[in-house]
Amino acid sequence: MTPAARLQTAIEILDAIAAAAREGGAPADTIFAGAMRARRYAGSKDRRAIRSHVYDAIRLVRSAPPSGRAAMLALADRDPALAALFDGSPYGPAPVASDEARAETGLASPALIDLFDPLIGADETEAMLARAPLDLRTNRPAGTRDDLAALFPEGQAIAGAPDGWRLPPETAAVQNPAYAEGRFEVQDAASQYASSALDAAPDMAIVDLCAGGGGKTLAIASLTADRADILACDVNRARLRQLPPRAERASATRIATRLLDPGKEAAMLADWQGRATRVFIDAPCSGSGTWRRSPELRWRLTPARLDRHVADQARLVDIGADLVAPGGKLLYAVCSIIAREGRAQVDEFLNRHPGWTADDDMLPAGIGRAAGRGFLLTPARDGCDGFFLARLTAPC
Ligand SMILES: C[S@@+](CC[C@H](N)C(=O)[O-])C[C@H]1O[C@@H](n2cnc3c(N)ncnc32)[C@H](O)[C@@H]1O
Repeated sequence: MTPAARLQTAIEILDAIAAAAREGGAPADTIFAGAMRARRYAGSKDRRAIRSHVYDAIRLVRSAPPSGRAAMLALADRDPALAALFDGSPYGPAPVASDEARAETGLASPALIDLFDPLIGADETEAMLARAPLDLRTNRPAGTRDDLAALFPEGQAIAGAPDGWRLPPETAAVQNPAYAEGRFEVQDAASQYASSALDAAPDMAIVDLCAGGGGKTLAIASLTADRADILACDVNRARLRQLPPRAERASATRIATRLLDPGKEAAMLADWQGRATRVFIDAPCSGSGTWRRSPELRWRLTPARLDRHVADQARLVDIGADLVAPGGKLLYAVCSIIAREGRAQVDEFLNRHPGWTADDDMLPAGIGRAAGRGFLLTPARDGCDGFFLARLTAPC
């Protein structure tokens, strides 16, 4: 493909990604993979170049653009070599008209930035779109962090995460045989902090209410040396199905899974009411703390979708609270930096549940900032994904 044809292909893929973002369709990676399958004539160099145009444009443009071309023109304004490819050559983009619209650039719309936790300063926004490192977590039963240091000497320890080892972005760590042997997992430091903050220990009875594919469930199993019973739940069958093979690889033997029906979660967990020593709720959210990995998430966030997340979170935290044994703890986590999903959610929970208290000693020294009655982690301050965490203790 010519450089201009690659650029035109990137524009067409961006059209599809923007439409999917508006309509709640497939994620960008899925659309990109499908578009490449449909263009079998594209070689690996073409694919790399197209991918880089697409993701550079997504990072630059702050919300779903009116067209892929408007997004690419915004990128071309900053890159004369790219601008020169709008030359009207066969299969390439048409020349730029004098009055052509550009997509708006920046981190997010001012209305969305207004929703961030008030702790977040303007100096923190750049890191929210910078490339994320690749963080690994030692699987305790199968190894130590020293093993990771020997396997990947180019890495470094992660502050406050005793099992964490940080590598440069895009390191092909999972191709190392030690991954298939279950000696480590790929897991961002924020998820490691969240799992440790649950304060789980051997012999506890633990419910992971929104376990997904089990990233944090496995971290909790590792922290308890596989000596606690963990019930991993989710409403998404495809995600939950990933957990048993992952648990087997990690030699985690005490994780059971339970697929829940939306709206019937409490009834389907009736046997756990008031029995769990720990409940972990990694709630569905805007994902606004993970824009550095999935920048197109900010193209997807609408006021209506945010309202739905906030309502789901409140419902899930109430369902989770009913599972907690007297004196037990509930860890509420969202990979979000939006105050309504974080500190406000916890304030409202504590108003609805007299007798519950928020813990203030849940993170390692130097990690996170107190945000209301929970803690905020951000890429700029903590070097990890943006997260809000709160640990709540039930009355005895
Ligand atoms: C942030 S993800 C969890 C990620 C997971 N904990 C991990 O570490 O990989 C949120 C999960 O909540 C699940 N979810 C959404 N609504 C739910 C509900 N009503 N009950 C249980 N899980 C739900 C989603 O399917 C999704 O897997």
